[in-house]
Amino acid sequence: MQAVEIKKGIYWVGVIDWNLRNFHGYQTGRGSSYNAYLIIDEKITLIDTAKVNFKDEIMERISSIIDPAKIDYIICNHLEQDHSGSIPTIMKKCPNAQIFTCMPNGLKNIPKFYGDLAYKGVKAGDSLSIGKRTLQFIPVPMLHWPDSMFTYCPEEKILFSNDGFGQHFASTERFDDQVDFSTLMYEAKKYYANILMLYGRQAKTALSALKDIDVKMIATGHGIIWRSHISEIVENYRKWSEGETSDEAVVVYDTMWHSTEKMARTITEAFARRNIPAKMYDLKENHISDIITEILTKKYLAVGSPTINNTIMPTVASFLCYLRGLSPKDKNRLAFAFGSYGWGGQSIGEVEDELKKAGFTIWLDKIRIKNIPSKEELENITKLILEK
Ligand SMILES: Cc1cc2nc3c(=O)[nH]c(=O)nc-3n(C[C@H](O)[C@H](O)[C@H](O)COP(=O)(O)O)c2cc1C
Repeated sequence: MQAVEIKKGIYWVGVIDWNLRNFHGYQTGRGSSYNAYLIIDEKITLIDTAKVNFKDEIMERISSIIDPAKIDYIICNHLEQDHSGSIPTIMKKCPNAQIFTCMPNGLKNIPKFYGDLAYKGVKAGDSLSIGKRTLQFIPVPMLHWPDSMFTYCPEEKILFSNDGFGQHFASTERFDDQVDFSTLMYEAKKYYANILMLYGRQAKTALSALKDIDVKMIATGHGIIWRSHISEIVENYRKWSEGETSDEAVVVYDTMWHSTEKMARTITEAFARRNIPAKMYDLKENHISDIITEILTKKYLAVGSPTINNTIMPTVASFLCYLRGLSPKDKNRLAFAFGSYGWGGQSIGEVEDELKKAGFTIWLDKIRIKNIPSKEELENITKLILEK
């Protein structure tokens, strides 16, 4: 396991998690990486670490450059265990190293993770000289936990961004100009949608902090390092954090006997007839983390559930729970509920209530059809959408 030099004297010493397919419910079809960076200067500095189950791999990569006992400083940009989990293993080799974490939340919480070690809190505007280079700390609270921060090296113009601008993307290549661009940007979008969509305000604040610094490389905590497409990823973060949507629709549903599915097809076709491109997703066949990625940039959402046992289908309930958590609560997003039922038909109203709780504006009153939809009932749905 070798380190990869990303700039003279600065090495990627991270871990590639080829087989990761589920990251707390987010389906990670392309695996991931936990990126750590070693800076060789008067003070040898490690920026972030890796999940504890990969502690041997990170130690090997560090050892390919220096004896880990020589590490002076460890910067913990984020406490979550995928970035900090190998701290105890590394600290056993370099017990005198100092760990830097964001104030107040990193400093307050890190002992609960790793016990009594040499921690030092840093805040906005603080900087640390490591020899020829300086590290400046930029707190970015809630991007993605209260302790999250960026670390910027002005001499190298590198931003160590941790979760910001990251992607779950396993690759032996380290840079954005070495991998397929559209795949990379899709994974960056999927990451933003599934991890950061609810923190648009905080993402905007983080972007404004970057306006005053010159960044030539964004060394992320997951996936690929940005060096050739920095303006594109920063522009997309601006759009995503401001909730920019296109006039497109996402139709999400589950069905037991295809009645709700017939409604979903009719709705999808009706959108298309209104020149609103639409995509339809059966929750049995599609993962909620892929659907949420579509929803991030689309203005319209229709959600359908038949009634089962006086309520919503569990797949739809799970999707709505995920949506409510991640939703940026942006009133410009438009939604409606639909579904088939046999007698009570409670599910459709419940879906509508959940869409309201997720912050959507109800665009059409809920559409309820008893049993199998007739031709006339389906035509009425089309009319409703075309005439709205
Ligand atoms: C297991 C089961 C439970 C159901 N429970 C209810 C119910 O509590 N209330 C109701 O209105 N309809 C209930 N129904 C009827 C369905 O909602 C109805 O058949 C509907 O048309 C199914 O739509 P679908 O074809 O999209 O699955 C139930 C159906 C099944 C199979």
